[in-house]
Amino acid sequence: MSAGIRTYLELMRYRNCLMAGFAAVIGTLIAFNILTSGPSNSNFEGYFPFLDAGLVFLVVFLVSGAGNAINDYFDIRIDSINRPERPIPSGRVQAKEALYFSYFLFALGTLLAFSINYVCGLIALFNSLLLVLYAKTLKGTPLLGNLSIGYLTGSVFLFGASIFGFGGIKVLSVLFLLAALAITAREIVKDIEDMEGDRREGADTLPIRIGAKKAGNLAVLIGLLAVLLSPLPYFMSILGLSYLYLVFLADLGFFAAILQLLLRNNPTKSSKMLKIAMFFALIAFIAGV
Ligand SMILES: CC(C)=CCC/C(C)=C/CC/C(C)=C/CC/C(C)=C/COC[C@H](O)COP(=O)(O)O
Ligand SMILES: CC(C)=CCC/C(C)=C/CC/C(C)=C/CC/C(C)=C/COP(=O)(O)OP(=O)(O)O
Ligand SMILES: [Mg+2]
Repeated sequence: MSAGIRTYLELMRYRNCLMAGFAAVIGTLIAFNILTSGPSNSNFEGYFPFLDAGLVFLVVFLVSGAGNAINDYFDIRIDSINRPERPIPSGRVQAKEALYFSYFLFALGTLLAFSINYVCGLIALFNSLLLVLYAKTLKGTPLLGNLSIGYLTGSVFLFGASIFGFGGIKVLSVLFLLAALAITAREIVKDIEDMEGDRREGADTLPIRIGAKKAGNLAVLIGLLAVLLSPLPYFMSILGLSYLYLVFLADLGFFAAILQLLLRNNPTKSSKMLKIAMFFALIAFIAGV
């Protein structure tokens, strides 16, 4: 792979984009399973829509990549303190190149989403605008910025289900809620991790506003709520028993991350552990189909 392509994939943070894309397809799979099974009054029949599922993956990959690239464009000064190795502060990508690249990815992703159906198109358009707004202003609005990323990441499940219109979205709203809570908690932990550079740049984040301790306690509360609600998809008959067993492992990971924050005061490790726990939760979602 040429160094250029590798650098642009790094700018997109392609691993996160892959995870988000797969999560969206899991959303498609779960919605398909529910809408095609059950009593004779099921309102959707047919084969799994492989082509649309592929497009769902691609759109989420592209829009997530665009969101990360534009985020790095606006964060160049802060990242030169907090993350100097990233493509823009390290000088491997020009800031303007990153900006035009993100516009291109947003446009391509949104056009492809409209080619699936108008519900997908509208979600992709709204999310793209929100990602630009986040990078420009919302990031500097304590809690609202964190909640925006919680919504955006949770929405990948709704997006995957929206292949089947609004019916699919309703079915998957509980997965949206779990992911949105878990991601919001992690975003607060990431803000605690970044406090030093953020403070030097005069950024206004939740831990800077109310202190690391209180922000950490709020992250713990939101994370615990996600864990507490995690059996819901089983009890709502959205996912099977295998989900319940496996999500228990993910929940243990969430607990370990919480302890890392509360007892060891280590937000960096806690944020990494939260990401691993989320990966396990995604596996639990697949296993439960
Ligand atoms: C309790 C329970 C069952 C929770 C559900 C957790 C779950 C399945 C969450 C979904 C995770 C998901 C779809 C992740 C996609 C990857 C992604 C885009 C994450 C958001 O990242 C934003 C972040 O600021 C980037 O962080 P970093 O990688 O540290 O730079
Ligand atoms: C459903 C569709 C079509 C799209 C969803 C797209 C997704 C998953 C968006 C959520 C995740 C994402 C890609 C966010 C981008 C912005 C962001 C928070 C990047 C992380 O940047 P950092 O620089 O690590 O953190 P800051 O928030 O402090 O800048
Ligand atoms: Mg940033």
